[in-house]
Formats: sequence, C-alpha cells, structure tokens
Amino acid sequence: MPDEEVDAVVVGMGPGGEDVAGRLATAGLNVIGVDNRLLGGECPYYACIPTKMMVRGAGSLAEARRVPRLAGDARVSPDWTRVADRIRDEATTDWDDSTAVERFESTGGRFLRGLGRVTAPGEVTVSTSSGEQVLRARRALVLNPGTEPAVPPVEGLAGTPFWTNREAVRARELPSSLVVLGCGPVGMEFAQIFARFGVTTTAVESSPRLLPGSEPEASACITEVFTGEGITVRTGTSATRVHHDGKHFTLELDSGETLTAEQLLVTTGRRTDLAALGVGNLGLPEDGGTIDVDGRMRAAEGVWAVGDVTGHGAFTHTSIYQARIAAADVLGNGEETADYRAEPAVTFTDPEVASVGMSESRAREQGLPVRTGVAAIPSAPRGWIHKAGNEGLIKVVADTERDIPLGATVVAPLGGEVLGALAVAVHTQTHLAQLRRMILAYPTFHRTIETALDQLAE
Ligand SMILES: Cc1cc2nc3c(=O)[nH]c(=O)nc-3n(C[C@H](O)[C@H](O)[C@H](O)COP(=O)(O)OP(=O)(O)OC[C@H]3O[C@@H](n4cnc5c(N)ncnc54)[C@H](O)[C@@H]3O)c2cc1C
Ligand SMILES: NC(=O)c1ccc[n+]([C@@H]2O[C@H](COP(=O)([O-])OP(=O)(O)OC[C@H]3O[C@@H](n4cnc5c(N)ncnc54)[C@H](O)[C@@H]3O)[C@@H](O)[C@H]2O)c1
Repeated sequence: MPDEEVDAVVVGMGPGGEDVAGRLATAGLNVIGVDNRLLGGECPYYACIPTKMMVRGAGSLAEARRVPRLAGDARVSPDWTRVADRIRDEATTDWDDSTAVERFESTGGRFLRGLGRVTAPGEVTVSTSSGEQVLRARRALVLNPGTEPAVPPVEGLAGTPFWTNREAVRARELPSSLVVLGCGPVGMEFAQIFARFGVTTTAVESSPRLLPGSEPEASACITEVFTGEGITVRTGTSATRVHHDGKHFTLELDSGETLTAEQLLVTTGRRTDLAALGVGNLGLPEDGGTIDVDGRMRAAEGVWAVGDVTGHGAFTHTSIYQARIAAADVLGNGEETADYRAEPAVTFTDPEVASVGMSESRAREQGLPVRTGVAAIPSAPRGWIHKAGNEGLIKVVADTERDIPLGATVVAPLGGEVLGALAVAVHTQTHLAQLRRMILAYPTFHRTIETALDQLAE
C-alpha cells in the first residue's frame, strides 16, 4: 500500500523536473517533487550559474590585462575571494535551496527531500531522513535524475582528494597548480578560469583535440588561445596512474610524461545510474546511460523523462524545453513534439565557442550535399578594431541542394550572442539566398556571417 497517492511524482528536481512539477502544480494537479540533493539540480548550485560567475571574474581580469595593448596601463591582482563570495552569497545562498523550495511550493506542489527509486509502475519509494515513503503516481511519473561527474577507473585515483565540478565551484582558495583531466566544455571552462586567476594549469584530453565535440576549426582556435595564455595543453593522452602524497598529485600519462600539480580536476564526462533509479521496474533498460523518449518525452505508459538523461544534449535550455513539452502532454494539451535540429550549445571560454545544428562531419556522415563557409574574425572590421582578444571564426555548414544552413559555429567574443542570428536561420531553414539579402549592422561581430555566406556562394 502506498503511503500517499498523488496525480504526479517527479523524481529529480533539476531545471527540467522543477519546471514540469511547477507547471503541473500550477495547472491544479496534486504533485510531489522528490530530490535527494538541492531543488534546482546541478545548474544553479554546481554548474551553469556558479561557473558563469567564475567566467565573468576571469574575463574581467583578461580584459584588464588587455589594457596595455589598447588604452594605457593597468595592474591586475586577482583575488579569488570575490568570486568565491559571490558564488556562496549570490548564486547559491551557501548551497541552501529554501527559496527554491518556497517558490515551488507556492505553485501548490510539495517537495520531498530523499532518494527516489521506482519500485513498480507508477510507484516510487523514497528514502528520507525519517525513513521510507512509498508514493503512487496516478497520472504521471516524471524522471529527471540528471547526471553525476563520471570518474575514470585510473589506477590510484579513487580515494585521492581530487576535485570534480562540485568541489571546484566550492573552492575558497585556489591551488598554485592544477591538472584538468578531460577537456570537454566543463574542463575547458574551468581550465581557462583558473589559469586566469594565476593557477599554473595543464589541460589533458584523451582525444586528439581539445573540445572534441566542436568543429576542428574551433578546437584549433581555442587551443591557440589556451597556449597563448600559458595553459599547457596535452592531447591524445590520458592518465594511467595517479598518486597523491598528501600535498601534490602525480599523474603518469600514457605518453610517458609525468605531471605534478597541487590539485587535480576530473572533468571526463557525466554518468547516470539507471539501475539505482529502478527503471527496470518500468520495463526500461538499465544498462545504458540514457532513457529513450519519444517527441513528447514519453518513456513508457504514464512515464515521462526530461533532461540530460534523455541523451539529447546536456544543457539547461534543453531540459527546460523538454519540460514544457512533457508538461503539456501530461495535461493533455500538447501539440508540440521535440525538434532538436537547431539545438544551441555554448562553451563559455573566451572566445566563446558556440554552435547550432549539424557539424560538417555530421552532415557528411548523413550523406547530405554539404558546403562550408568559414570567415575569420580577426580580419573582419570588428575583429580588427577589437584587436586584443579578437581570436575566432564563423563557420556555416550548408545543404547545397536545399540552399539552407544545416548548422553553424561561432568562435568569438560573445560568440553565444552572435550565434543567435544563425540559430534562427537554422531553426527556420531560411534560404541562404534570403540570408544574403539581409542588412547586417556595420561593424558588428555578427556581420562576419555575411563573409561566411559569401564563401558559400563562391
Ligand atoms: C560545470 C558545468 C557547467 C555547466 N554549464 C552549463 C551552461 O552554461 N549552460 C547549460 O545549458 N548547461 C550547462 N551545464 C549542463 C547543465 O548543468 C545540465 O544540463 C542541467 O543541470 C540540466 O540537467 P537536468 O535537468 O537533467 O538535471 P540536473 O541538473 O542534473 O538535476 C537532477 C537532480 O535530480 C536529483 N536526483 C537524481 N537521482 C535522484 C533520485 N533517484 N531521487 C531523487 N533525486 C534524484 C539530483 O540530485 C539532482 O538534484 C553544465 C554542467 C556542468 C557540470
Ligand atoms: N556551457 C554549456 O552549455 C555547458 C558547459 C559545461 C557542460 N555542458 C554539458 O555538460 C555535459 C558534460 O560536459 P563534460 O565536459 O563534463 O563532458 P564531455 O563528455 O563533453 O567531455 C569530457 C571530455 O573528457 C575526455 N576524457 C574522457 N575520459 C578521459 C580520460 N580518462 N583522460 C582524459 N580525457 C578524458 C573526453 O574525450 C571528453 O572530451 C556536456 O554534454 C556538455 O555539453 C554544457
């Protein structure tokens, strides 16, 4: 017998879970949201928001260091305390979710802190500090468990005091030296942040290039920037053994090199434990890392899943987008089905690496008639004016038969903002001929889109 029967149970209250639960409660459903950690999930407490505060601090230092090339003299003394205080006081309220809980409960929903496990279709058993509670969802079970940092099975690593993103955003003091293991978006953002605060940083990536999920031109550009800023880059290699002597980490790489640093940050990807979540009790596979959903986020009869666990890009904007679709479907008024053709992604390095839609290699793999146009930012009017910190490019991937953009990458100062125009074009499948007829303001960064489009026409 369940302890409580409600209309909907949401397990995992990350950005997507919180959004679905709030929408359902606002619509008048009786909803319980379950999370064993903080309501809001990874993004506000350990990911997007605190890291972007770090990026802002690091960016202001970098801009000040550009003053001698542009405007006179400036001396910069980095002080991590300002960033650490901002994260503690403004971003996370010392990792306290009371305000988020109040906000959710003001919609009429109820929050239960505990670890949820699906124990039968429509049934969730929650382990709380005061014992187990069995919940029954009459109408909807929504799963939004998100991800945890994945730690590779490197000999000697377990048990050492290495950081993941969760420790890194809580750092009150910085180490003098750091190895960042894994250079996807998470590792790249942290590596540049800490290096700009004076930490001697080495970035290690097992793939042949940094940010391997991006276009090769973007990887090449950002590698040059990192190297120029004094970050030591090691690609195509990984750690085979880690040792911590109480003060320093030593990493043996499979290239034969040995690295030593005061701290090690492991950013080698994310994992989800579907067996622990009990999805097998819904008839769903537990061995993969993702839950398959249809266009309305349905995973099984009466079950919806949203967020990183669906494997459609691990971004807050995607999780919230899916949440809107799932909530509408639960409420029976959903017309919309998910469309990821123009899903944007921004890695907040400086320059930002922003992309939307298909990469060139993905388009070619699909056998599409592809042509690309690439335009350099430094030689474009705004890039030339900008001078210090002007590294970047705009790449457009086009379908030559349909004359539409399939995807685009922008590496530029505020590249994520520049991407907006191209994201609209990819989303709406605007013809390239139509885009070429646009007037783009002079001298903006986004005007470089015109040069990339001209290349496509040549
Ligand atoms: C360092 C870093 C920086 C990032 N920066 C950005 C960025 O700038 N922009 C962006 O769009 N994305 C960014 N991301 C990705 C972003 O954080 C995630 O995509 C986002 O949090 C959405 O995740 P989600 O909704 O799937 O759930 P999550 O945020 O992962 O939350 C899931 C919640 O479910 C809880 N939970 C899990 N299992 C259970 C269970 N069995 N019972 C109860 N509760 C459970 C977890 O404790 C957690 O609170 C970043 C990620 C990292 C790591
Ligand atoms: N700004 C954003 O929107 C943003 C920021 C951060 C993360 N995210 C999302 O969060 C998700 C997770 O990002 P992430 O960077 O943690 O994971 P990721 O999987 O994208 O990158 C991990 C990197 O580590 C490398 N790696 C794996 N094992 C290794 C090893 N043993 N040694 C060396 N390198 C190793 C991989 O080749 C990969 O490049 C991504 O989907 C990302 O898009 C988004």
